Amino acid sequence: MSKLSVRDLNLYYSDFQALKNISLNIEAKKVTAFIGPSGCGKSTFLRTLNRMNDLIEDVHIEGSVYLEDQDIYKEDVDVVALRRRIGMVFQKPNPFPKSVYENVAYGPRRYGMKDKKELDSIVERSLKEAALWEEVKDRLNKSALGLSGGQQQRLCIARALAMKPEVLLMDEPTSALDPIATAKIEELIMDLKENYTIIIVTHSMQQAARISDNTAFFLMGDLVEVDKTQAIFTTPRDKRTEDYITGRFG
Ligand SMILES: Nc1ncnc2c1ncn2[C@@H]1O[C@H](COP(=O)(O)OP(=O)(O)OP(=O)(O)O)[C@@H](O)[C@H]1O
Repeated sequence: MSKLSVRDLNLYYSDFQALKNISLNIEAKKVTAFIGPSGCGKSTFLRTLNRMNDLIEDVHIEGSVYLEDQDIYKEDVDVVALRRRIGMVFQKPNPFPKSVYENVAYGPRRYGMKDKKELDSIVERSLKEAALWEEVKDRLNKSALGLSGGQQQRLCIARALAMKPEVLLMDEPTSALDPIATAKIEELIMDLKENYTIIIVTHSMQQAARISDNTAFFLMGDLVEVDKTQAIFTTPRDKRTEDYITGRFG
């Protein structure tokens, strides 16, 4: 089943076309990886999926993106509600300069949750889901900035999960982390797909091969090929995909 369906999407930064006629379905409760050389439009495309590009000046978008049966670019769409359903985790861990607890409680609080017991339980559930609870349960009131980089990134994932999203967009979530912290996040992503649809932009083909079910290969604003990850890495249909995965360019 498709969680997201993109049809004939074009995106322009002023008069530069960064995405060209993209059509693609994202399978529910799977991990989809976006790969491709620097500047091919992976992050731009990721941001179109929860309308983060709305925040950038001079962006013009054509085409449609459906979250199940709702066109997210229709005028009457509540963008704040949309971003609760489609959460995002960024390249560099970006916790707020607040306590571990307050980082996770921030979103629910902002949307009106006041009940302390309820907040405690959301914080615990989210930290457990992000595989961080055991490491921080005794320091919930300490600053999040004292955590290691990998812990900070899992905290950012917990912060996103606290909003009970359906989809998680991850833009190179491990590129600032060491191999051990990276392995933990990769394991976490594979666990999370039981309940969430996950899309990850990655520069690492090994990472895409390890953790994703489906892979989409982008090149200069085009979606060249999308398929099961195994097919992309063993029997790509397009010569350009083959050249990229065998390291002939990029
Ligand atoms: N805010 C912006 N204004 C103008 N052009 C932009 C903007 N953001 C990205 N671009 C351009 O759009 C193209 C796609 O960029 P994007 O960051 O989406 O690529 P990417 O594949 O994610 O690259 P990387 O892997 O290096 O992060 C690039 O040519 C980039 O210079």
